[in-house]
Amino acid sequence: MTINKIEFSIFHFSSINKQFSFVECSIPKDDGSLATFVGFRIQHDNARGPMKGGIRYHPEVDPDEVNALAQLMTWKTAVAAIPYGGAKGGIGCNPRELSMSELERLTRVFTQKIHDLIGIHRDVPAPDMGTNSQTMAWILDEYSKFHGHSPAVVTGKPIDLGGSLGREAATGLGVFFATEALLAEHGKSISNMKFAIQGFGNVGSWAAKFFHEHGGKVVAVSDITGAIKNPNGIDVPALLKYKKSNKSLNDFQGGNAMDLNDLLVHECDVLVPCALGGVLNKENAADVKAKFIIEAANHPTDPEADEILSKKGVVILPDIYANSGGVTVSYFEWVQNIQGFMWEEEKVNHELKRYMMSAFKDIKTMCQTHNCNLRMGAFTLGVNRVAQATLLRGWE
Ligand SMILES: NC(=O)C1=CN([C@@H]2O[C@H](COP(=O)(O)OP(=O)(O)OC[C@H]3O[C@@H](n4cnc5c(N)ncnc54)[C@H](OP(=O)(O)O)[C@@H]3O)[C@@H](O)[C@H]2O)C=CC1
Ligand SMILES: O=C(O)CCC(=O)C(=O)O
Repeated sequence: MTINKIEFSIFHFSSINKQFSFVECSIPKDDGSLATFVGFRIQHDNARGPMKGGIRYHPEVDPDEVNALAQLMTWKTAVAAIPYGGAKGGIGCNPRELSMSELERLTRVFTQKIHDLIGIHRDVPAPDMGTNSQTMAWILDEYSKFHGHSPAVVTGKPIDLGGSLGREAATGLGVFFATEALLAEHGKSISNMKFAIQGFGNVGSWAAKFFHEHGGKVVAVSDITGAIKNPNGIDVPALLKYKKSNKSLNDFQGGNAMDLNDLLVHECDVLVPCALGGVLNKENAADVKAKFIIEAANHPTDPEADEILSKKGVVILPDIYANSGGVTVSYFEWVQNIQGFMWEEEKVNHELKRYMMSAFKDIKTMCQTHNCNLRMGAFTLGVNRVAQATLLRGWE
């Protein structure tokens, strides 16, 4: 494939250890027309190590959102006790409307613009919404043209290019371990609990699979095309197969269709948002039926909803812990690439469980020490660890 090198502009501004980069990415579309997209990489903090965070392809990606997500990564890597800082990136585009070859050209042009900003010991991207292991393979290939073969420059790669066994499932598996730990604190288990899951992409589909395999009843699921419900529990393996071949949940026979927006207020014990940010807000928070919310998505609950839900007694497991399984296994992938020694999947999953349990214990200790909820406990833990590294470096 020929990649047309097209003129570009790049704009950076930075504070002490923070850098915002906006790049213009122009590509020829399959029909010969030219399309221009804006890409971002926002690096928030590197006190604890190289910056780390996903790259999102979504029409609503904007600098404020990417900045907020980059900050979340700083606290998340600290809560997970992995030696990274935080960053996030994205391109304002609708990946559903681009062909594979257009996505490849866009990813390669974006990489040409940011290759000097990322690096094995500087900033290590990974998949997020709208991107996947194929996107990482293109970034790796393009980056390697400038810097030589560098598998550790991205994580979430295909296994054949140095990806880690278990990374694909890791965020969903981490969500499962986190939910198990939280429910155990409340004298409950996954078995027979009713789950409603918003989003059936990487995170949502794996989380649903693990809940189902452990006896949980997945009573409602949605994707961007629609939502389905079944009070007796959806046959998750059948739904996974259906979604793979139809790219949509619509017309799945093992449940009844329902309005997309009703998923979040559907009757269930555990609500698991696995799609966009800000979906729980003052418009719907009072109507949420779940007793537990597991923030598998980043920032699904806005501050007003957080207050309403807390007053209702809903227990919220915060994103910077609940979805940290993905970045934790990304860390294992990076370690394997640097060591040049690949782990077995059993070891990856065993270590993931150990890290998730250890972080949960540390958050609970913070909650007890400061008499606060899980979100405040997790943020206090993360911010303290970053502050300590910042002080030790002599930056403050
Ligand atoms: N991937 C990872 O390792 C990690 C992801 N996260 C977070 O998890 C969330 C999901 O990411 P990921 O699974 O990777 O992304 P994917 O792109 O794989 O999946 C996103 C899912 O959300 C669905 N969706 C989009 N808009 C809506 C909507 N309005 N209503 C219902 N469903 C919707 C999509 O539908 P459709 O399938 O029809 O496109 C898709 O099923 C994001 O917030 C991300 O930041 C956090 C940590 C790590
Ligand atoms: O795996 C990673 O490095 C980053 C994952 C991510 O973007 C996230 O946790 O939000």
